[in-house]
Amino acid sequence: MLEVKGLRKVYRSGSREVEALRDLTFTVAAGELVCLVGPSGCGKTTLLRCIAGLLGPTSGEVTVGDRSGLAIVFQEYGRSLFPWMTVRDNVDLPLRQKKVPKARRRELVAEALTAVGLDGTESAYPWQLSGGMQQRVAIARAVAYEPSILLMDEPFAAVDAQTRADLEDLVRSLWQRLGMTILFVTHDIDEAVYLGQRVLMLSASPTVVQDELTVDLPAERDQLHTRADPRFVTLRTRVYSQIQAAKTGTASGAAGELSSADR
Ligand SMILES: Nc1ncnc2c1ncn2[C@@H]1O[C@H](COP(=O)(O)OP(=O)(O)OP(=O)(O)O)[C@@H](O)[C@H]1O
Repeated sequence: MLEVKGLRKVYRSGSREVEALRDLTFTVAAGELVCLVGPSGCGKTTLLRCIAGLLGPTSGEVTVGDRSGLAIVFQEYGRSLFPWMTVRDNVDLPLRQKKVPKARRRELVAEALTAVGLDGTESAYPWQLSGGMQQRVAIARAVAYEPSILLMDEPFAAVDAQTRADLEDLVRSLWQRLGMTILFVTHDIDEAVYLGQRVLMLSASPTVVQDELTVDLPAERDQLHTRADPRFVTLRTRVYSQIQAAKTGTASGAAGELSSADR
């Protein structure tokens, strides 16, 4: 389980302070796939970094159990893969760091590359692959690690629409097969509703959880039928109007910059 309680994060540089997260509280149950949407700049990346332990919260708590069971897929696959390492070595690296025995590593790497449809690319270098394939390598690397929690930070923002649809289906099928907990951050409302069992909506900065929605669509989803389902349309409309309301809130309030009275 993943639990975030009263999380607040203020960035300080010199005399400037930015309150990226004001007060976030939510839980993600073990094995759940939850999507988090919010307007640009509302602190989604900050939240994931706090959950991953890459950033310390200003106040509040994040409980993830054992952080060594956590893997992240970032948006920028170009920067998250090492260009001087082959696909195999990129996927293998976290397993080496985890000190998994060599024979088991070989199995895990092969299984993960098969799972993401990249058989035969083991000896290629990331820069020899398309953007979508590189993102598959990043997903394989996370999956091979056998995480109990997978954090995904707008992982498909930089790929074309068709590849994105394929990768969304890949995430759902891996999740159904492997049963890990997934927190998937996106600014794409349709993607959040298509993928999630639940969607958490963040307000504009200073950020709180504004609303949440249970996605009561059938577990078996496909790009054509699910997106045309009237229930899908109703759900995405609800998320859309919440996000719009959140944006309107920004227009009348501070965009996270702290006034001296807030500090
Ligand atoms: N290292 C930093 N120092 C100061 N301010 C920061 C830092 N990182 C992020 N911020 C600010 O915190 C706020 C939230 O940023 P963050 O990147 O977490 O948002 P986001 O929702 O992921 O954005 P986007 O959707 O555009 O990717 C922004 O106002 C940003 O400028």
